[in-house]
Amino acid sequence: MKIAVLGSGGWGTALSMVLCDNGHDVTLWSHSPEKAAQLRSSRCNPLLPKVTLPESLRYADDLSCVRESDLVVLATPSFAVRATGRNAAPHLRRDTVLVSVSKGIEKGSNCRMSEILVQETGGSCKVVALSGPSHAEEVSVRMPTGCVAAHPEETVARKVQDVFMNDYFRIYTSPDIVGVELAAALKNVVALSCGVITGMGYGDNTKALLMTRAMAEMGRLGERMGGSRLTFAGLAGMGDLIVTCTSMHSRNFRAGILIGQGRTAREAMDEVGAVVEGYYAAESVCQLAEKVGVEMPICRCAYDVLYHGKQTESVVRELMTRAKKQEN
Ligand SMILES: NC(=O)c1ccc[n+]([C@@H]2O[C@H](COP(=O)([O-])OP(=O)(O)OC[C@H]3O[C@@H](n4cnc5c(N)ncnc54)[C@H](O)[C@@H]3O)[C@@H](O)[C@H]2O)c1
Ligand SMILES: O=P(O)(O)OC[C@H](O)CO
Repeated sequence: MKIAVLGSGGWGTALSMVLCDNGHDVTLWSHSPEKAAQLRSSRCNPLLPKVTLPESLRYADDLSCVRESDLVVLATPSFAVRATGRNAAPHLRRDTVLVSVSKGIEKGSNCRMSEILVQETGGSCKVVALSGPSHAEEVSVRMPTGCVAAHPEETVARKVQDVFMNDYFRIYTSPDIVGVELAAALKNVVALSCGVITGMGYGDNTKALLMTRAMAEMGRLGERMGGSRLTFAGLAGMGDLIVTCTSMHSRNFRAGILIGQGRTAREAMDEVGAVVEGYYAAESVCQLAEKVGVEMPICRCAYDVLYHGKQTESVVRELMTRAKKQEN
């Protein structure tokens, strides 16, 4: 199959390697000519220093590279998905399947990534969400990993399953694209929060409390917006929550630790030096929660810390002294 991967950060690069392993004809697009030239000449992405890029991988800096592609993977940070989709759209075939792997919610519109791509392609292409617990650093060295390909039409989700799946990258299908995409965006806000309490010096009890109660609020919002609670218990939900809240590979978790140690959100993101999606998602999540009338105290507190510089100690006290309630 002819495949274009748009976005040459850690994740776009790791997925290009999976697709090359699976025998596809893959082109990796970078948004700057310098980046494409660097990848082509060095066959190394500094974000994944342990791996050499496959000989068969091609590089591009022009979005006309999607022409004639059977499948196009959108792997830019979420803030760049609309512009990338819009600029690629005139070159796309109507039967090209788009695969969104970016984990976020658009600032302002609060759209999910697949909604953006449907809008930008005028609804002509099917858009599948691929998500799950998958650090690029581990996928690129072929560590066993599992993800979910979500689309309401089973045949479309299965097509993506067939393209990506191999003996180290296991793909399940799901009809619940709303749940999968919301889980992907929400877990980043929780991972940031988990980093904050870790940076403050709290231990495993506090982390387990935060993750479990955050899971409850993620499921509440997801269900109210049309997703299934079961999705939140699966790879795209609980799976990704575990991997992001417990790993030093996670940029969200690392940024949170720095904030918990006293840095501002801006200082933490600059120090991490890669996209920290949870920061952007926190604002949208609070707006969505308010709009649909769902209580999300943990995400609200994360927003207050990130956007209003609220003291982390007072936020923890606020959460721990909320009114008594039944668990479920
Ligand atoms: N890294 C992972 O392990 C991983 C795994 C699953 C999903 N994701 C998701 O994939 C998306 C991309 O993450 P990443 O880790 O590859 O990012 P990254 O931080 O490694 O790299 C971001 C890339 O985006 C490029 N970029 C910056 N501005 C751009 C623009 N305006 N248009 C296009 N590209 C631009 C940068 O040059 C850089 O190469 C995110 O939404 C992330 O949540 C990442
Ligand atoms: O590094 P993070 O925090 O963006 O997380 C990467 C992936 O989403 C993990 O599945």
